[in-house]
Amino acid sequence: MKVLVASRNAKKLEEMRRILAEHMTTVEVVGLDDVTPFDEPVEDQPTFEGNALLKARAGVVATGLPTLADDSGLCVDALNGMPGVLSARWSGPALGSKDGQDDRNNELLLAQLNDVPDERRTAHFACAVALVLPDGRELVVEGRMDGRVIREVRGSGGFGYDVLFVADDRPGLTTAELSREDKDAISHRGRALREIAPLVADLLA
Ligand SMILES: O=P(O)(O)OP(=O)(O)OP(=O)(O)OC[C@H]1O[C@@H](n2cnc3c(O)ncnc32)[C@H](O)[C@@H]1O
Ligand SMILES: [Mg+2]
Repeated sequence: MKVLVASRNAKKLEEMRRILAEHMTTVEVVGLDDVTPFDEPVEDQPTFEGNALLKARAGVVATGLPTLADDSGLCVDALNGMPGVLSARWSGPALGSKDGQDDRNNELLLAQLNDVPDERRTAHFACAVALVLPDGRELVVEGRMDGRVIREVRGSGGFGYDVLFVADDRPGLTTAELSREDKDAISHRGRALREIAPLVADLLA
């Protein structure tokens, strides 16, 4: 049985494929590049769950395949939970490369937190993963990773805000300095996908 994973973020998709491959051996994952292009929804919902459902429903309507979608972001306590659902486009709409946008987002976040002392730089990554089936059944699971935002970028792994985030579970290293496997072991996305993978396999069996 095939499942569409509806993400346009190549590095996120790579994480999703890797974690799913380990925990869902009976299901074949296909990406948006493997299906006929379709109009993808504007991510305008106030919650990660709402946006994950939008993306997964659009995948089912366009392809007829069971579809998984991830909506995620960094929630910074000193910014009242922002960037949150606006994480991907925090510094403005997408222009040029995804890496360029990540750099601009990180630069803006650092400037906004410049006067915030170390003890108040707490944050968490949040992730909602939605599964929508062609018969209309829907399921959403969530995961989170607690940590803090440091004062300068460090590391070259991961994507997005990983270069600025130190997880409480791995003090001293940014999540961009962890091995892939180690980030997956503690990440918001790893937690959510490990919870949903056996349910996907069961529902499609
Ligand atoms: O919507 P899709 O196509 O899946 O790709 P996207 O990058 O737009 O994904 P989101 O809308 O879910 O936005 C998530 C943003 O939150 C940030 N983010 C989420 N998970 C992250 C992680 O594991 N490490 C670093 N940044 C992350 C990063 O800036 C992402 O672009
Ligand atoms: Mg998006």
